[in-house]
Amino acid sequence: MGVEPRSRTVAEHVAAVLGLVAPLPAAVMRLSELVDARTASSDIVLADDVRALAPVPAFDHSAMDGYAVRSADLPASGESVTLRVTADIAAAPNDPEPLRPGTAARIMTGAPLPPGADAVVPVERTSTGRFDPAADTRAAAVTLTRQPRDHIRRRGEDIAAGSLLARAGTELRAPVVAGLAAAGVHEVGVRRRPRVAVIATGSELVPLGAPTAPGQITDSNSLMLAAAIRAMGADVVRLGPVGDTSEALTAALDEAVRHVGRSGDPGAASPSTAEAPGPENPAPDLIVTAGGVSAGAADVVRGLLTSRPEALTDVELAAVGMRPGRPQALARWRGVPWIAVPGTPVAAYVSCAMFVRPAVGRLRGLPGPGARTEDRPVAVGWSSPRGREQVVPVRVTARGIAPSGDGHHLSALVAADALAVVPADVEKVSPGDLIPVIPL
Ligand SMILES: Nc1nc2c(c(=O)[nH]1)N[C@H]1C(S)=C(S)[C@@H](COP(=O)(O)OP(=O)(O)OC[C@H]3O[C@@H](n4cnc5c(N)ncnc54)[C@H](O)[C@@H]3O)O[C@H]1N2
Ligand code: MOO
Repeated sequence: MGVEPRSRTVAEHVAAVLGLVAPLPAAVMRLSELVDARTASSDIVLADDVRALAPVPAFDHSAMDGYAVRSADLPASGESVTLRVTADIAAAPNDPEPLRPGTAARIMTGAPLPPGADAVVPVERTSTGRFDPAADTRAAAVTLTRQPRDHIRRRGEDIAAGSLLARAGTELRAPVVAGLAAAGVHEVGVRRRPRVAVIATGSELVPLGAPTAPGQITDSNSLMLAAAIRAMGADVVRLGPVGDTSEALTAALDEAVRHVGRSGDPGAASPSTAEAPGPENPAPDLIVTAGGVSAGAADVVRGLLTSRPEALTDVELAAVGMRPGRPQALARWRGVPWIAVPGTPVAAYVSCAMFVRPAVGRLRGLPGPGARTEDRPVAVGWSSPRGREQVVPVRVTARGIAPSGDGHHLSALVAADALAVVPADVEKVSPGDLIPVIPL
């Protein structure tokens, strides 16, 4: 598009972002390696639907420590009966003999049910009272009564072999890992963590810890964005801050493309292991820059995007109907998708939540674009600009949401639990209104 930014809605810009990125290629990995890697397995996303290879439970077993019986031996009237105890079945490698009529078998929780048994009577409901691990309390006979429940867990009652266990796009969270392992799934097709390069721009910026001369400030955006993007399940490398010249920005973009992360193990990639470029060290999947996108004389990102160097394709300058975060841009640098967000810290964060998150989600192969919102009642109202979606840092309390400070101040963001997203046609947010929020 041309040099003038194109006005568009938040949804239109999200759609453009999603058009810029595609899901990463999938690789088959061992579940144990994914879990034992240094990074959270929940950052890894299943690339395919996964079906159970084995049933859960694997065999009919007892849900209680007690006695396995044939219920036909127990009077339906509820009277007690005394049975001979003929076996002792532990939760251990075991292939129990069939239970003969008129007998009972001591059985422990998780132990296979002997053929013929169709109920387990918990030990505390029998004449034994309890099994004492310290003393041999094995009785030759036990007196017990019919119970309302059979206390048996049947083969496949939890997860049937062949059943759909998890859909493509599922994050490998702890319960999913357990389900896969229990159902005999050792290897899964997964997408690795995306690699994202974050570059802060601005001649006024110095890295954290460096002394500031008059007119200089510490770069906080690259740290904020790196933390936010890593929490989305990506690996992040920070570069810069870079000064407001096309040469400096070009050099940083080229460095980002050459020098980010490692490929291969989706669980192991780490920015601390960034190595020399090469086949083991390919380009990032996404570049995010902050700053320099508005109308200033030195707005370096906008300058570079409008000067159209050869490395640049698919340039889109946008004026998004959102406050904060109106000036935005998208492009590819040497083919790598590039999201440029404004430099004002609250605008940078809001842009990250609204536009970088869907991009990272799509790279990871997550279903459904955009941030997950939930409606919350408003406790303390505020006003909103007409014609622009307003994104407001809010505290979430039992009474509802309330602004956590001046929406342009970083301190409001620091104190926020969520971002409220006020629709463009709303001018006044009043107590009791329901407003969608993105939890932080
Ligand atoms: N004439 C106009 N001026 C501005 C417009 C406009 O439409 N016309 N838009 C305003 C809006 S809205 C925003 S948002 C900002 C965005 O500007 P940039 O993306 O060009 O950001 P910068 O100018 O580089 O910085 C803005 C502000 O944020 C501070 N900053 C920048 N980077 C960092 C960082 N890494 N860490 C901490 N703080 C940072 C910077 O010092 C500035 O104070 O433009 C308005 N102007
Ligand atoms: O849109 Mo700017 O991003 O208001 O702060």
